[in-house]
Amino acid sequence: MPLETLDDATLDGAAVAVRVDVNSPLTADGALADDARLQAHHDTLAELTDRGARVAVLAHQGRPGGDQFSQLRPHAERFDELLDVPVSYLDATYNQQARDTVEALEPGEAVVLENTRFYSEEYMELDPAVAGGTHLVEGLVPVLDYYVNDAFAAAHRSQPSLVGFQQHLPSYMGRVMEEEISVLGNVDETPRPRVYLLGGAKVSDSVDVAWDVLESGMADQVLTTGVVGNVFLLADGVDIGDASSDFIYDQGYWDQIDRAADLLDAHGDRVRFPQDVAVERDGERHELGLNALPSADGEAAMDVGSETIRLYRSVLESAETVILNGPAGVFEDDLFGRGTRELYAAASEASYSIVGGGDTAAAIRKFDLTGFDHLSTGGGACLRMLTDGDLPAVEALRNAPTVREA
Ligand SMILES: Nc1ncnc2c1ncn2[C@@H]1O[C@H](COP(=O)(O)OP(=O)(O)O)[C@@H](O)[C@H]1O
Ligand SMILES: O=C(OP(=O)(O)O)[C@H](O)COP(=O)(O)O
Repeated sequence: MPLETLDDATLDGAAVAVRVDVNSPLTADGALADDARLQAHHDTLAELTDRGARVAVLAHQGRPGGDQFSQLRPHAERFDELLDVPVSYLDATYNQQARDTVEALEPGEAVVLENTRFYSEEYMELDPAVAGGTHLVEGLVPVLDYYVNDAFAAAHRSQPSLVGFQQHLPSYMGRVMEEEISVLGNVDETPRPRVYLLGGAKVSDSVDVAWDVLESGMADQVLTTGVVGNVFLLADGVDIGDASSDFIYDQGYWDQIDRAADLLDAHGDRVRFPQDVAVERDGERHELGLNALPSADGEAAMDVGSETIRLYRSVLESAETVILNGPAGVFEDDLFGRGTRELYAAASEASYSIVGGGDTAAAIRKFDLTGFDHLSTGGGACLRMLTDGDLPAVEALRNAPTVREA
């Protein structure tokens, strides 16, 4: 089934649940530290309200037990500022009060319901049919006409608010979802040479992508940085020192070293790893070549060094397409922002560039970089889309009933 967009929906007066991804960094006192993901959904929400829908916004924030796990009041207040229509907040998600609130919405009004992950079923990966029978979904479906999924950044999760409503309601992609699918689903049509710059800390996802794009021939070169680069150094037999190795072990990525070594055996001519790294010594940035590792003082490798930046820049400068995910170093620390800043700047010069990842986008904002063609709202979802294709939430949209069937 083709995916339906908002162009296919008759919205006037309809009660619509729209799942967005506004999972954002919070300050210590619980305020939004960054509203980029809320801004990204502006056009979808504005279109729904402009076209007379009665809008119930569903979203999560953080993970149960984590320090970013919180109510959605700050998100609702920010949406109220961003949109021209009133946006209220309700600290309930699917009970009678939530149903009454949705039923009482006037055309063009919106309410942000409470964090979906306050309910235990929502934090489970469920088969879509099972997700369709959860309390959250069954509680809200009676007061809804349609479901819209705009939460691309969470579309790799098979959780009730992402895959369950499509079991019951005619369902549509929101504008963020539509744009992401159209760009990331057509990477194979972008010009060559095509270079993947993979860094950051989601090592297994990045190694998956590297394997996939090298085996399929999608990538002409893969450049590794960040923790991913450190794993490839270990895979090549470089002793990067206990601090960096322990970090990889503690994050549960030890098994990725063998996968990276196998990748170097199979496709070593198209994979690069750092030739030098930056550590902190006496409060300053200090660079070490591979022959100086492990560092006698045991410092962790926190960024790529100048020689790596020079080598990678020359590859990026000859690329037509660059696909970039994950910072090259601990860019949050001013000592270690250089690799990220300089490599991203080189990537932005390519004829076509695609960027994914929340921290990656934060680095781009921090360094005031422009010129990228597509800034994905997703991190894990973007990486998954670049390898597996369809995501669970998108697959569920494809299988949703049409207006006539519902
Ligand atoms: N060498 C490194 N050592 C430790 N952490 C690193 C290193 N390089 C990058 N990082 C960290 O990786 C994190 C971002 O990784 P990731 O979550 O994969 O990115 P994204 O959110 O863009 O997908 C940042 O917090 C950054 O500090
Ligand atoms: O921020 C998100 O993903 P990301 O960190 O991969 O960009 C999404 O909101 C998904 O959140 P989750 O990884 O807690 O399911």
